[in-house]
Amino acid sequence: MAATPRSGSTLLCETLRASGVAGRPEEPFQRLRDSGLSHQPRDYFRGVDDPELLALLPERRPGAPIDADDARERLTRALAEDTTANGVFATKLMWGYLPDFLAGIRAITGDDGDDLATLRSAFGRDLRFVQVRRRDKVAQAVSLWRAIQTQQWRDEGSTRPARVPGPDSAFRDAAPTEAEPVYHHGAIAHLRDLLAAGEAAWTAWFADHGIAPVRVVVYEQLVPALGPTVRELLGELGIDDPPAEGFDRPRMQRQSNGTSAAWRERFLAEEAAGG
Ligand SMILES: Nc1ncnc2c1ncn2[C@@H]1O[C@H](COP(=O)(O)OS(=O)(=O)O)[C@@H](OP(=O)(O)O)[C@H]1O
Ligand SMILES: OC[C@H]1O[C@H](O[C@H]2O[C@H](CO)[C@@H](O)[C@H](O)[C@H]2O)[C@H](O)[C@@H](O)[C@@H]1O
Repeated sequence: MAATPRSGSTLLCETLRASGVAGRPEEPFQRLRDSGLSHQPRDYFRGVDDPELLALLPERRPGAPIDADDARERLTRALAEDTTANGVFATKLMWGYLPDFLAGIRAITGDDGDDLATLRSAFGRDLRFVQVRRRDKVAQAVSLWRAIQTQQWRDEGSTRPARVPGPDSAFRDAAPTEAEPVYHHGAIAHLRDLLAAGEAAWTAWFADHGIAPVRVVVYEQLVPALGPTVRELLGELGIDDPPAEGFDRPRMQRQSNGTSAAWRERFLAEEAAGG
């Protein structure tokens, strides 16, 4: 699954996972080469020097660089844990760390082929790509700006609090916070551009590698038609085992709220007025 942050990818991944026949798409490769950690708040703002914005974000922890042993161990574990009984393996990759993931694989294999060859050697099978995109880039950026500040990346409903994946997630690096997120026009503008660039980069990468994704899933179309979309996608992927009963009820809840909508409106009004 080729995604950018806050594109609705977890809703899609969790529904595919619940089918029981489409692998277990998690995000085990979400790590940056220099830190060995997933994106920290300031990683989204490289090159930004606005002190007022940076003051809203914690200092970056240095971590430790990924080495070949570590990359090999993580790949082996992902292949074992994220494959369903029918042999389907699935995973999610965000554009923002694809180069770091590929570098880790090349460190294991010594391979210097192109990106697609490197992915094939990592996963050892025919690859099918699904792209997830979200049309409303301002809403997507507002969602990301809120998640960066709160570290609340998912809401699984009343049975579990709004928080990130459980303790088995070795790639979980930051705890959710109760702090109220703060509106910042420059932050949202920067993230809007970053997300648009990431989505465009995936599209260009597919074209450069002669790949037609099996489907481009659009968030705004997925939400009102989750079951039918995922059923069609299973067919398009050539997975004809029957999915688990009731797999297509949404396991994730929408996180945006009135504040998100107000921030979106305020941002658009400020843009219209000249930023
Ligand atoms: N059931 C349901 N209905 C509608 N919207 C939903 C649902 N589940 C998740 N979401 C929304 O998906 C957004 C998170 O996207 P991702 O899962 O790609 O984010 S992440 O980067 O992987 O954390 C994030 O968007 P915002 O609501 O705008 O914050 C989630 O709320
Ligand atoms: O730790 C920061 C990162 O967290 C997000 O990813 C995590 O939450 C996602 C939504 O629940 C989940 O799909 C993913 O597997 C988790 O690792 C976010 O996607 C990252 O951009 C962020 O840096």
